[in-house]
Amino acid sequence: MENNNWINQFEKPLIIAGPCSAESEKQMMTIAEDIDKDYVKIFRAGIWKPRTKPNCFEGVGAIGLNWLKKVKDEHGMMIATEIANANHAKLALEYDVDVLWIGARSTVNPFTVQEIAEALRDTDKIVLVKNPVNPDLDLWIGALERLEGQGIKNLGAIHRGFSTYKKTKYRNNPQWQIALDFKNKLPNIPIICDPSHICGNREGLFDVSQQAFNFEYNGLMIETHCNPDEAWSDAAQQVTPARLKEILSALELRQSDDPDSIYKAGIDNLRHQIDELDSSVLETISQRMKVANSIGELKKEHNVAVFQPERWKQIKNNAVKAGISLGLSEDFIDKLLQAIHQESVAQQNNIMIKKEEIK
Ligand SMILES: O=C(O)C(=O)C[C@]1(C(=O)O)C=C[C@@H](O)C=C1
Repeated sequence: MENNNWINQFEKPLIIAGPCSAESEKQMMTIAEDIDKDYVKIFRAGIWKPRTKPNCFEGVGAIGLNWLKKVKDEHGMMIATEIANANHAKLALEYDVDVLWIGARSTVNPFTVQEIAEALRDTDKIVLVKNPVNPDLDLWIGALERLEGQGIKNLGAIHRGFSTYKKTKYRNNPQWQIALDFKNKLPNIPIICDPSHICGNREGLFDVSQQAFNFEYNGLMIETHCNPDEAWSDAAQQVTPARLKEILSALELRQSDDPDSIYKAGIDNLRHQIDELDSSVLETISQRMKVANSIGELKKEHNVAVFQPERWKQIKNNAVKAGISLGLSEDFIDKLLQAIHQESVAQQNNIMIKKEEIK
């Protein structure tokens, strides 16, 4: 997917900040005044707010676009808001909003995305797509393809985490691997992290932001309010402009590489070790599969079932104990063993099927 390199007009990293919701002209102007413009280049505010339950504050509506425009005119910042239908898109264009984002609840619906894409046809505004609420990489990429299909070139993505039924320490579980897969598949599309929606609270913002920089994200979008506790939406996750500056100034930016010769020599040596170890891990797994295949032959001769739940439980428990004492996480050992067992069962199953065919 092509990209116009719109991100290059900003110094690294791009910081987008502002209130979850526009509440009043005064609130917007106060926040815009207090935000440190050395860090923050784009001012955000929600005008139309998709809410889970009815009878909640659903945004001030189009009037808020005047306030956003005033921020742009008086503070020289670019402005951003969420659009959730074609009418929002048209209004945002009319008010010269520079950055439009499609929210997670809209990204899940291809009809909505298509409608928005058509309303924005050929725009040179920056259009960002938040990940869908459910962990579906294709849906996320599909939304960007719909926009690209309408001639929109200045595209980007926002990683805001994924919904889970079971409550975790996050409001929306980051599932970093999905965002990394996104980066791998669409390396030209800038990706911004939204730690506010991942965390759902102020306390986790620094760690999640740092993790995003560790993965070389292009920027952050952090909800910022002059009086967070009194905010009309998402009060728990908003920070003051002063706190925002503290967080931003403490973050360490990472670079893709370092030409420094000491770094180069060190990384080459360590990567060589990784290559050797990976090949011995594969060799060991292949030997294990050969043993599993012999077990498969033996089971076939004696008419014994492939899957052995008790033995499998014992193998996993032993591995978890051994792995933890070797400094590996339980979750990792679980996934690794699961994958090995799955392959072993599949290979044994093949052996049984093959012999059936010969008979
Ligand atoms: O012990 C066995 O019976 C095996 O076939 C080995 C193995 C394994 O690969 O771990 C495979 C299938 C069983 O469900 C249990 C364990």
